[in-house]
Amino acid sequence: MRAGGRVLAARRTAPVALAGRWELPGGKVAPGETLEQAGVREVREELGCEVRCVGVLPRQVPLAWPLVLHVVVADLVDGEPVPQEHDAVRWLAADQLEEVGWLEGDRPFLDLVRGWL
Ligand SMILES: Nc1nc2c([nH]c(=O)n2[C@H]2C[C@H](O)[C@@H](COP(=O)(O)OP(=O)(O)OP(=O)(O)O)O2)c(=O)[nH]1
Repeated sequence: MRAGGRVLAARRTAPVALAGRWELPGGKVAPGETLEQAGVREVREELGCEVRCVGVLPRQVPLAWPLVLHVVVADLVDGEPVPQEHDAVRWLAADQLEEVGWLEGDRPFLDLVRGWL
C-alpha cells in the first residue's frame, strides 16, 4: 500500500517465528479471488482502510510450500491504516526502506517497491 510517496510496512505478531518482523501487509488469496481482490480484502480486514490496485510487481517469491508471495501495488484511497493484527505500522519513504527488519520473503521486492514510490 502506498500513499504520498511512501509504502506501508506492518510488523507481524504471529506466528512466533515471524513475530516482530516487518511485511508488506496482505494475506492468502481465497478461492475464486484474483490477487488484486485478495489485496483489497486483506487490507480492509487487517488495516480497516480502502485501497485501489494499480499493478502487480514482476516477481514471485516461494515461501513454505505451497505458498508463493506476490506483491500488488495499491494506493490508499479511503481511511487510514489502523492495525488489527499487526502491532505496529510505519510509512516508509524510498530512502527509509532499510530501517525495518523485513521478513526474508518480502525483502526481494524492495527494489521494485522503490521504483513505484
Ligand atoms: N509476508 C510474508 N509471509 C510469510 C513469509 N514467510 C512465511 O512463512 N510467511 C507466511 C506467514 C503466513 O502463514 C503466510 C502469509 O499469510 P498471512 O498470515 O499474512 O495471511 P492470512 O491473513 O490469509 O492468514 P490466515 O487467515 O491464514 O491466518 O505466509 C515472508 O517472508 N513474508
